[in-house]
Amino acid sequence: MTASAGKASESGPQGDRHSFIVVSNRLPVDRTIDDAGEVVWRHSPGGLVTALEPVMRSNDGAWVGWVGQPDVDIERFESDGIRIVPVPLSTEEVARYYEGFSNDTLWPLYHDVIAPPGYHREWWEAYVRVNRRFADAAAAVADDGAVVWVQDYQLQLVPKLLREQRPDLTIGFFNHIPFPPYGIYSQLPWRTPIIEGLLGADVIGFQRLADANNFSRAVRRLKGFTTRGSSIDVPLVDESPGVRVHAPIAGGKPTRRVIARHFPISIDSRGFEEMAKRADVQARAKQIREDLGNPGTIILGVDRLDYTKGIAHRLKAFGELLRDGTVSVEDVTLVQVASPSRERVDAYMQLRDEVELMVGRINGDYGTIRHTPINYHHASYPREEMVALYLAADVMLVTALRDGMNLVAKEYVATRTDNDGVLILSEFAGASDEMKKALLVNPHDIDGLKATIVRAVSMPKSERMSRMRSLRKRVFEHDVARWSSEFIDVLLKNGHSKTKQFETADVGAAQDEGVQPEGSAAADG
Ligand SMILES: O=P(O)(O)OC[C@H]1O[C@H](O[C@H]2O[C@H](CO)[C@@H](O)[C@H](O)[C@H]2O)[C@H](O)[C@@H](O)[C@@H]1O
Ligand SMILES: O=c1ccn([C@@H]2O[C@H](COP(=O)(O)OP(=O)(O)O)[C@@H](O)[C@H]2O)c(=O)[nH]1
Repeated sequence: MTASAGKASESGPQGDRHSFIVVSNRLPVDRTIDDAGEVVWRHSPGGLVTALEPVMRSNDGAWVGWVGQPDVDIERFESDGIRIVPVPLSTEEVARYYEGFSNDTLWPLYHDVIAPPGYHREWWEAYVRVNRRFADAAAAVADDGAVVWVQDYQLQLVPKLLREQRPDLTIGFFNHIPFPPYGIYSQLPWRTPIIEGLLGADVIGFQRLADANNFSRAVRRLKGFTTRGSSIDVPLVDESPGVRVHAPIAGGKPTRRVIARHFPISIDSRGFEEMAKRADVQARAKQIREDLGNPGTIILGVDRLDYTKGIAHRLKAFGELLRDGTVSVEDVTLVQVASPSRERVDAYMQLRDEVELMVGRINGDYGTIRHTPINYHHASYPREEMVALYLAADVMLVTALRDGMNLVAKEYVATRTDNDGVLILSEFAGASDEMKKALLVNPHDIDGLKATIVRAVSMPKSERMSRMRSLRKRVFEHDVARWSSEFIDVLLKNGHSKTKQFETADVGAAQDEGVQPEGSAAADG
């Protein structure tokens, strides 16, 4: 099944400029061609789009990004009420900038080098070229003094490139994936221009405190700039009118202050809860259970088919539990959704082979005519189906080896209006900083993972409910509206003095949780 987008037309309002702009590699819709040769717009995969869509809907802004298909040049258009400004990429740029530098250099480097990063100069050159194109596209639609919010590792040069041509803008950047410790980051041949690119922003947001600290340390090591808590003093290269000049922390020449701190991303918790209450979604959840033969326990995994998600680790643990006879195929079923992702990158092709070989072996070894241990889907489902799966699942299994946040963990919790269900959550996912009442696991420890699965399957209802209540409280108090309003609030306070204050619409009251502890600028090693 394929997730389908709402209405998208390839013509729409032209030429207008906006006071709020989001820039990301991915747009909320992907342009694809179906088997009949027709253009079909599909909902884009991944958590970045899930998180930003509600923010865009409550702001009268524009979204600058790539339509997901090479060699097409599309006019601005509107999709489900969101104004879209497409940035074209050629086939070669998709191969070098997106599949190459973004997803075969930066992605593995920023995720603990779980796979070896490739360093190729022609990939870097394409990355620079494409980042410049995104910056130009944003500059062209930004009103005077606009707020521009750049997203993620694919576009780390955009803040600097944008500031150079539009010093009137207030520029934010949010990194959705981890920022690695300096010992790993320093491998990158282009480590300094990337730091300089990011420092073009007024505020640089990260998922976890540790990511922000890793970044500040890289700034000190590579640039020698002074940092204190979440503040970084960046020497002024020009003194354009309106730039907020700060007394530098360590005295000396005037500087711009850049804030680097953590803003853990979240979901539209109410939206997920409302969907979970719908009769058709609940009926679908019941149907899923029945179609699986009403097993005693359904365990669910939902991930892009990505080597960072630890899918093989969870399959290994589950296979061993069946082998040991600790769980039986009659009682427990694992449903695994593995959504297609970056399918032309070698590491992803290899991962698919590895995962599907394991699924086939386990099902062949332990399946019966009536029961299949792993119900596996290489598919991308629409939100209604995701919510029905969450409702059908007794245990949600998140075993990421490294993950910026992991919105799936938060979505599962938001949909559990019955306060039931157990979340097993990797301590290497950003979500584990907040979701302390989950069963936290180290997915590399297969015995520990097996024991945690057994504990989840046999957990008494009273404990399940008390844990779930606490998890739900967190996810409802810290939803995506709060994430965006906190970020934008800090951005407006630190941005260009001429930027108009704009409405964060129906996002909740902004609350600044303050800066990182002083100790975050700890000694460099
Ligand atoms: O655009 P793709 O290459 O198809 O990949 C999909 C997205 O994956 C990543 O998502 C991250 O953002 C989530 C929301 O903040 C976070 O929960 C998750 O841990 C991250 O992996 C990527 O960062 C996005 O840019 C991609 O669009
Ligand atoms: O078949 C699928 C699989 C995933 N998702 C969504 O994709 C996002 C995944 O975000 P997450 O932060 O967990 O990981 P990412 O893929 O961004 O690394 C979540 O909103 C899921 O609901 C979806 O809509 N359909």
